[in-house]
Amino acid sequence: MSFDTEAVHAAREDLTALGVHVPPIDLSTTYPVGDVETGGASYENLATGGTPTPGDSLVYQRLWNPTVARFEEALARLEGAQEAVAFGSGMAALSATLLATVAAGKPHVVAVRPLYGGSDHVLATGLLGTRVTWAEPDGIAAAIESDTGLVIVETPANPTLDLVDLSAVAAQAGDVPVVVDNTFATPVLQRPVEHGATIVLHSATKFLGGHGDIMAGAIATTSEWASRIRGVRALTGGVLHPVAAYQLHRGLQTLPTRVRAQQDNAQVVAHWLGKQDGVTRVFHPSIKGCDPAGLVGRQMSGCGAVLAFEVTSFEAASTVAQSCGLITHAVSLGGVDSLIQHPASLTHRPVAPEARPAASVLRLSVGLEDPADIIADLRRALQAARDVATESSDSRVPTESSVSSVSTESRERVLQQS
Ligand code: MET
Repeated sequence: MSFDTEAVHAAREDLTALGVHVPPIDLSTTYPVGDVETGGASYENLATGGTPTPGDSLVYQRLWNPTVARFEEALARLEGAQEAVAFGSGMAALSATLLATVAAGKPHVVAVRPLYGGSDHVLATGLLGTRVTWAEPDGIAAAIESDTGLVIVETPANPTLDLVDLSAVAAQAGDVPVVVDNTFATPVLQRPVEHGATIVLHSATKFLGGHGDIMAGAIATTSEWASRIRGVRALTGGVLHPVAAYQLHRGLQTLPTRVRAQQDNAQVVAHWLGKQDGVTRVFHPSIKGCDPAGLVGRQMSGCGAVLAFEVTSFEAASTVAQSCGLITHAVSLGGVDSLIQHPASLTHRPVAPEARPAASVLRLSVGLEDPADIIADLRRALQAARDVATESSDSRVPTESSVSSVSTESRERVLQQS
């Protein structure tokens, strides 16, 4: 069955037999256990990461929920993985994975930067008992130690869309499982399992949900890892709410269409940005030089809908972000509406200075709006940044009248546009 058909139908095959057209939402927090002995056996099975066998009570929502399980099954199929495990956020999904390797006595992690700032932060602090070695993609093998439990990469990476060759990473990692954050690409554009990854991580808040109204995370992986990670989830409680799982499962139906349409828009915007005064660099796999290893077409079927761009200074970047109107100035990405944010101040604020994105870089998640409208908004914002730059260079010239007139005019323009 094709990917697009799976997206619409996966984990819905039993609905007609149930006499319904959309999945039921099971909101039970607890489940009748029948007799004490079988209830206890069900508890034992689920609390240690098992899946319910026929006749099992589901015991408690923290251990298992059928609505969540439906979304998990659908996502696993789209990722080409054996199973998936869903969480209340992407960070909860990453945390459970890290705790699972710590619990297995392998707390050392080799990670390639850039990663999402929150992922970088949790690794850098060692908060969950891991120890990290940062490596370049070709230095992974050399960084592996006897207690290395995971190799972690993100491709395309947040925020500058750096691409990592997953087959090369898997070859370097050898027996060590590779975790790939696939949030930016989604399984529509990239299925890391096909390139040697063992664990695929998602912030499902982004493209999978797609509408900015669900906070969620997910892991797609082997049955063995899924069981270990479910065991951690059962114990630590980072579960996904069943209503959010329902919304995510629905979101998967339009995921291929949304991602491809947003990607088309992103390509138009990326190429337009590349020609603008005051934009010194554009980061998007469709831009010359951004895919040196030729991974688009080999590892990814497209370039994705997130891009980043560099302007002339921090002041210019902050003016652009604050001057956008149609495009919301906010973190997050992957929704149907465009968002812009300044990674060094927000998503990547906790990253060590040497690895933090430059202060002149902005990240833009391109939505489903008409690209002409997105471009018009960016054009106004870039003009506002140029006006501010002119104003501050003019303010160094001591001609009182010219300074005050330029400054008032441009300030008014910025205010009108914000
Ligand atoms: N992962 C989100 C992003 O990259 C989260 C934001 S920072 C709190 O935008």
